[in-house]
Amino acid sequence: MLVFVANLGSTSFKYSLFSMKGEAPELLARDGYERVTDHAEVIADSLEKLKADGVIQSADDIQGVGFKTVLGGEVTGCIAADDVCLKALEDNSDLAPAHNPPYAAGIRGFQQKLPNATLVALFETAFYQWMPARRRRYAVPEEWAEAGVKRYGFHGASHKFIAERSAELAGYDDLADSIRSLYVNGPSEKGARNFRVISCHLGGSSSVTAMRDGIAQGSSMGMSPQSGLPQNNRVGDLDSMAIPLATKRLGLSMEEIERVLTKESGLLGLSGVSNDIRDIREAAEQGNDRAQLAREFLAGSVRDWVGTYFFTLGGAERIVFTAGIGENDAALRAEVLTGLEDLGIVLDPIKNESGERGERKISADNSKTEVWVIPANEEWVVARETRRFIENNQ
Ligand SMILES: Nc1ncnc2c1ncn2[C@@H]1O[C@H](COP(=O)(O)OP(=O)(O)O)[C@@H](O)[C@H]1O
Ligand SMILES: CC(=O)OP(=O)(O)O
Ligand SMILES: [Mg+2]
Repeated sequence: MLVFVANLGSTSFKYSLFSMKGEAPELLARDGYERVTDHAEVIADSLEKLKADGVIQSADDIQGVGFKTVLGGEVTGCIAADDVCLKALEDNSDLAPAHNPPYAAGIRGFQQKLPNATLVALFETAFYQWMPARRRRYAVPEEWAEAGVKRYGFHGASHKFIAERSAELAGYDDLADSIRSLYVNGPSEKGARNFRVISCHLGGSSSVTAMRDGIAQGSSMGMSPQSGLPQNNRVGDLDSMAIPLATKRLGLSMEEIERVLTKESGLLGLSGVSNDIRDIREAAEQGNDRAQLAREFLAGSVRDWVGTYFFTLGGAERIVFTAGIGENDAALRAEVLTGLEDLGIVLDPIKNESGERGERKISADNSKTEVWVIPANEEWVVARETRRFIENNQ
């Protein structure tokens, strides 16, 4: 069985093709596009490239397509990417405008291009269904919560992979197995050992998640991927009274406010330079104060969330950095974790800055909490659930 996984990020399109013959997915091809504005174009291009490279003879070789869908409200879990799924995505598009419309368009595109394939959606929110009840709430009246004003949490596939992989790297095979089967069996006592991981997914969208034995205990993202850390061009956390203020003092309409908060804020709004941390870093190095502030804001916010979750969990065995910024920006990682020796968190500056790629430990040998960089592998999680869905629905 060949499974294509479509990861339509807020700034990127990444895809992987897996052969699902054995227990573990075998990666046949993996590629991506950065700074994407037209997702339909790059999807079509990716299929052509797989043919040109001889990985597939025809698009019909692909039996399953897995989507890492983002916000469906109460529609979550691993489901058919069908009309119900499309409606849930479209009903929530105003809450996730950078994510839901490209996924809806992507699913429709694949429905046409690959009419014989089974399309499957694994919602990012699925991972958070076992979060403690209070962490799934805001302090709003019940009617608001019922209308959807609640904390869902996002980047579930990425953080789940970090939990699985961290357990494997620690040699806790039973625990890794339980986490891999989480969407089938739910939380399990098998392999339980109070293994605490704080995962920092820092990319076009960024979030920090606290996990105990692979079960999410909290997410910096809440009702929408608009919350928590500053995002590439989205605001992150904001005092709710800023919205009435913007209408009254700035004379903005709700439409204008939505545009500013979803397209002109975050790292772009802070820096005035770019939504990409590489450009911001370059500007900061040339003395641009706003760019410097944007970097400090991101690093400081990650540090705040890591600190919160260190207390929530009562310590941590692992702190992990992943995704575009987390994997590549050593200076930012150092800023997040500097001066924490008293808490038993000690980065090794040489390992941190080595420029090495791939999975690596970057803490000093005397660090009580191990710090790792683990490349994001959301596609792997989506591929496995897609196969399971197809096998269970044959
Ligand atoms: N080599 C790099 N060095 C520093 N930052 C990088 C590098 N590559 C990518 N990034 C950052 O990561 C972001 C993309 O992260 P990614 O996780 O791929 O995003 P998405 O949210 O689109 O899935 C870019 O916008 C950029 O800020
Ligand atoms: C929330 C989410 O999945 O974000 P992104 O794809 O932009 O990383
Ligand atoms: Mg992403």
